[in-house]
Amino acid sequence: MSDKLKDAKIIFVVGGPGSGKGTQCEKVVAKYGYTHLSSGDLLRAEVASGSERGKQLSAIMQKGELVPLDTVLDMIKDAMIAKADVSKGFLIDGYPREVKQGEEFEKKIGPPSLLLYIDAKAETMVKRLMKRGETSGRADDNEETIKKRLDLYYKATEPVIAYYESRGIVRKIDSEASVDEVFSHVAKAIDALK
Ligand SMILES: Nc1ccn([C@@H]2O[C@H](COP(=O)(O)OP(=O)(O)OP(=O)(O)O)[C@@H](O)[C@H]2O)c(=O)n1
Ligand SMILES: Nc1nc2c(ncn2[C@@H]2O[C@H](COP(=O)(O)OP(=O)(O)O)[C@@H](O)[C@H]2O)c(=O)[nH]1
Ligand SMILES: [Mg+2]
Repeated sequence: MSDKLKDAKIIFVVGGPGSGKGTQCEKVVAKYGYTHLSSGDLLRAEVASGSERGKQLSAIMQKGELVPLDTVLDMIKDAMIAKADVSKGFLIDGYPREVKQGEEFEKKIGPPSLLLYIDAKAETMVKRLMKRGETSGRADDNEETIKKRLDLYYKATEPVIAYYESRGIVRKIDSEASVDEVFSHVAKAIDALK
């Protein structure tokens, strides 16, 4: 476990693609001053840098597959260490994507105190992503890749929720309502932490 991060408050934000994780995280940042780290955004920044590693990542993301665990975890850890002295807490958005990612995170960084499970129907997620794709410029917001991301979510990521449920830290948030309505439930879950 990392020394600098040993007392960090950690919240995992897990949910399908397009469920509204990023939207809710922004609102948490505004209200609570937590640090938002989206693993997808970290990866996209690497792609945008044009580095050799970015090129490899880009090909994997375009297919809707998972990039190697160590790559994502190292990026998250570096970003956390950079903010450790000033951060009130960390929102880890879009990670863990599979149980193994959660286990490795805990070995290298530490345990989460809460897992926010942002839940929306597959139909809703597809609709939101297709809409987002009109303006996001994301290479993976297209029908074919969305389908693969959804399949992988149900296969690999849903088991993550069951894994942490047994530890009693999962709060399931229904993300079908309006953004503000959803946030009222997110805020309740975070308030209960203190
Ligand atoms: N821990 C992670 C996070 C992301 N990715 C890769 O980055 C892509 C985009 O991730 P992310 O932005 O988190 O996408 P989604 O959750 O699918 O969508 P959203 O931005 O809508 O949350 C994933 O499909 C995957 O290829 C990954 O491999 N491992
Ligand atoms: N109607 C509705 N739309 C939402 C809600 N949350 C997010 N969206 C929209 O759904 C899309 C995906 O949201 P985003 O936060 O990027 O989801 P993520 O993929 O889980 O990070 C965005 O275009 C949002 O505007 C919500 O609670 N209600
Ligand atoms: Mg997102």
